[in-house]
Amino acid sequence: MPTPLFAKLRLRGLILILAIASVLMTLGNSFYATYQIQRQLLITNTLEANRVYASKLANITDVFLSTAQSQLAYSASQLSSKIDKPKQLASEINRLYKQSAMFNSVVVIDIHNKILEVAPISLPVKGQVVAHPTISHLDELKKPLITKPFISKADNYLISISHPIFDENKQYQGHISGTIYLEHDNLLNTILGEHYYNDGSYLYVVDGDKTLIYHPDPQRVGEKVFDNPAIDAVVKQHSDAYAIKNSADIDMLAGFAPITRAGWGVVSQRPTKATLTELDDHIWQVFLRSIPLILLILIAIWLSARFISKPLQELANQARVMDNKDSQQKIINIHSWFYEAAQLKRAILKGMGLLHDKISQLHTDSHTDPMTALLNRRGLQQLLEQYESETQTFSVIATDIDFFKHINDNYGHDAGDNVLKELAVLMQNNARQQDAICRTGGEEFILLLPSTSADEAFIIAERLRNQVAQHTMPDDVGVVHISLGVAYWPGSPTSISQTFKRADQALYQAKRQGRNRTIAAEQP
Ligand SMILES: Nc1nc2c(ncn2[C@@H]2O[C@H](COP(=O)(O)OP(=O)(O)OP(=O)(O)O)[C@@H](O)[C@H]2O)c(=O)[nH]1
Repeated sequence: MPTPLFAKLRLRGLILILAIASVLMTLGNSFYATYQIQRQLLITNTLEANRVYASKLANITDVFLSTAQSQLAYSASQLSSKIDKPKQLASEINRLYKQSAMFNSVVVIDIHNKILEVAPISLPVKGQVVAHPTISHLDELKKPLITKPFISKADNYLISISHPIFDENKQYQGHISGTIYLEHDNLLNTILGEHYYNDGSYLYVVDGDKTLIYHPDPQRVGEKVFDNPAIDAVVKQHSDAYAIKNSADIDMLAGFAPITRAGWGVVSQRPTKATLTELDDHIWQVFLRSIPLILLILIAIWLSARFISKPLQELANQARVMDNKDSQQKIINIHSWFYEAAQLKRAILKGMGLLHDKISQLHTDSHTDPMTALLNRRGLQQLLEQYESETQTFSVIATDIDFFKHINDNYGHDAGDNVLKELAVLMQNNARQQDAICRTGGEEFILLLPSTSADEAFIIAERLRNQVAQHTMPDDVGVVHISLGVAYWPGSPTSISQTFKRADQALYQAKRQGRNRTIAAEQP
């Protein structure tokens, strides 16, 4: 019958598979859990860092705007009642333009929206009337104002920070306005742009209409951004941090904070991938560093699997070749150090013992006469083969009960059996340890006397005959006699069968000569 596939699996292999699978699964699980926890932590920290950073930039920008407004307010106070004095106007706005370095240009505009003075002077807008595109009512200019982005007469995309100018009677005379060109270098751009990193992190500023007024990519300044949850929230003046997708569909971790003074918002963001790349490297480093320990664990598992499976494997190997002569000793020598192996070993040895007993019982039965417990013909044959192979000389005494038929006839078959048993006992008592006694037929017996000459055998035969003649048989049978024929086997060249024939002939001679006697066969 073919062995099932699974039956070929060894315990050691199974233990190894189980243990290695457990170790790998545990390790995999640990790495996965660590990765997930670290990932979440990193994302949370990055979001918070971006929010704090956006908040800081928003504050700085707020301070910048506040300072710009203060500077304009100061200039406006200096120009009170001097709106019609061009020299003083020009002097003050030049001072402001150069000293503050906050603005790309500074202008003074009267109540008719006419530009009275401009700094730098190179700007060709003096005397022009400007209709302010982001102002719905001129009254808005009567108070400090930060405009929405717009394109100026000189074709610059800018925001304007203005402050009204009043005369001594608090009459509105016009306003002073500092502009910040959104697509040019200026102090605001420097403040925001200095924080541009190489790992893909960047920040941008939107106004209240979700229009980009600062972006590291100048091309995008002026672009209106839709469907961005961070921008949606920051224009509502919220400060928070979200994981979002940017306009290029890249996952970003964005923190944002409002610039309340202007209604703008700062968004600082870092690509999620850039954040997690560090973690991937980190986990990979942890894995590489744990390889030696993992290898040690695997070696330990392999040795343990060997150690645990060894007794069972050895028992299985021996059980497979149990017909081997040394099997029993080899099984005894197996070190069964744990309970199951010890019990298995005990059971195998017990089974082997029982088997040996049974086999030896069968061997004995097949070589023994059941009634007398003497050797039968097969037993005799085996012994003779041994003597022949060892060239063991011996004498043979062929024995037969005289007139045994009469005993059966007169006392019954059972009494006859008892006579046979009694005679077997007499023969055993009369024999030496090395002698063999066989019952070869009904009332026929053979005695084999190793290393015994014909003369000695004759004496032994006679002694037996006399003992039998003096013995009283049971069941009222009384005295019986036996006749005996003796022959000697001197080893080769005479055959054993010839020797037996001569012993038989001597026995028949004894019968013919009147029974109850011993005849020694002539030596050939
Ligand atoms: N009780 C009993 N009788 C047996 C057994 N085997 C053989 N016999 C009997 O032994 C008798 C042998 O008789 P014979 O061969 O004529 O020999 P004998 O009567 O002993 O005569 P001689 O050998 O010439 O002296 C027979 O009657 C067999 O039936 C046995 O196991 N038990």
